[in-house]
Amino acid sequence: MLRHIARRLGSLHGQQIFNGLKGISPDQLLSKEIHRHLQSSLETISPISTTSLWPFSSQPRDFSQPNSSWSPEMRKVYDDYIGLCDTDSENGEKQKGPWRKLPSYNRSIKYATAGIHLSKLIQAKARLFTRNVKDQGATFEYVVFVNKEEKRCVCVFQAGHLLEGAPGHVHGGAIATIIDTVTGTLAGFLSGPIMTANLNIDYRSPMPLGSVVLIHSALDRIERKKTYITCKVTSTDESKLYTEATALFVSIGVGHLFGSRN
Ligand SMILES: CCCCCCCCCCCCCCCC(=O)SCCNC(=O)CCNC(=O)[C@H](O)C(C)(C)COP(=O)(O)OP(=O)(O)OC[C@H]1O[C@@H](n2cnc3c(N)ncnc32)[C@H](O)[C@@H]1OP(=O)(O)O
Repeated sequence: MLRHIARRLGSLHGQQIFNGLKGISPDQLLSKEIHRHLQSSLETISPISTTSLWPFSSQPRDFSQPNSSWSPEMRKVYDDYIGLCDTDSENGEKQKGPWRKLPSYNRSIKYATAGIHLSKLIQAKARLFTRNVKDQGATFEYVVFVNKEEKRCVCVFQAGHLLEGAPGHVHGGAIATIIDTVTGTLAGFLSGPIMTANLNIDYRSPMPLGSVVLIHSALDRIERKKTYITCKVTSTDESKLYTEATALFVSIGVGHLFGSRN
């Protein structure tokens, strides 16, 4: 079974992994392959198109594209940031912008890394927590823009009606989730595979359901395996502060997800 998967992974990447299997255990092989997937995804975070060996279509959906549940305010801020991303000029040349929109899938291993076989092997039913409700606008509507030069990102977040905590307001756990996601995305973008080690949150003002807010995350510092991120959640005009947070992410080897301490 593992050899079969290895052979398919090899052909997915145009490499004869299977031929080079002698002397390498399947565990080592998968670990190397997973590592490569994670590294490349976190460096580029872009969909990788490969020839699917699966007979059914598995076209990834980028959940961070505008949809009909987005309020005019959400759409306006999105458009403003898109205007700061790379654009095609009239003569067909690419003009570099300081910001880049990151895509967002509901199956990160499968779509962000093209790990179609790994995603089946690890957990076929797994879905990203923030992207697992089909009803558009009901939970987390968000899009992340990253500024590599300035080592920071901004997430435009619209909080849906299923995220209620205090009546009419967003649940603190939902706010923690989106902060973890955004700060984790930035840490992963800058440092490669990471896990959250510590998240400190100060809730400064209640956030009404349906609000559109900005989640500003910035690199504080990197010390050895530790990436420290700061975060502020504000209204879109930045006049109101909802939440502040700091987060620590620790770089992991891929074996960490399979119980290894290395
Ligand atoms: C996958 C494909 C992606 C594709 C694209 C995806 C796009 C979609 C993006 C979504 C983004 C979501 C982001 C959510 C990310 C999670 O929510 S992860 C889930 C929640 N986190 C966990 O479950 C982590 C559980 N904890 C652990 O696994 C381990 O404790 C940790 C955190 C990895 C640390 O491992 P460790 O072996 O203890 O680390 P160790 O090497 O001993 O320590 C390293 C350093 O960190 C320090 N440290 C460790 N823990 C702590 C702590 N809690 N406090 C302070 N310092 C600490 C140590 O003291 C040490 O410091 P120095 O000695 O270097 O000064």
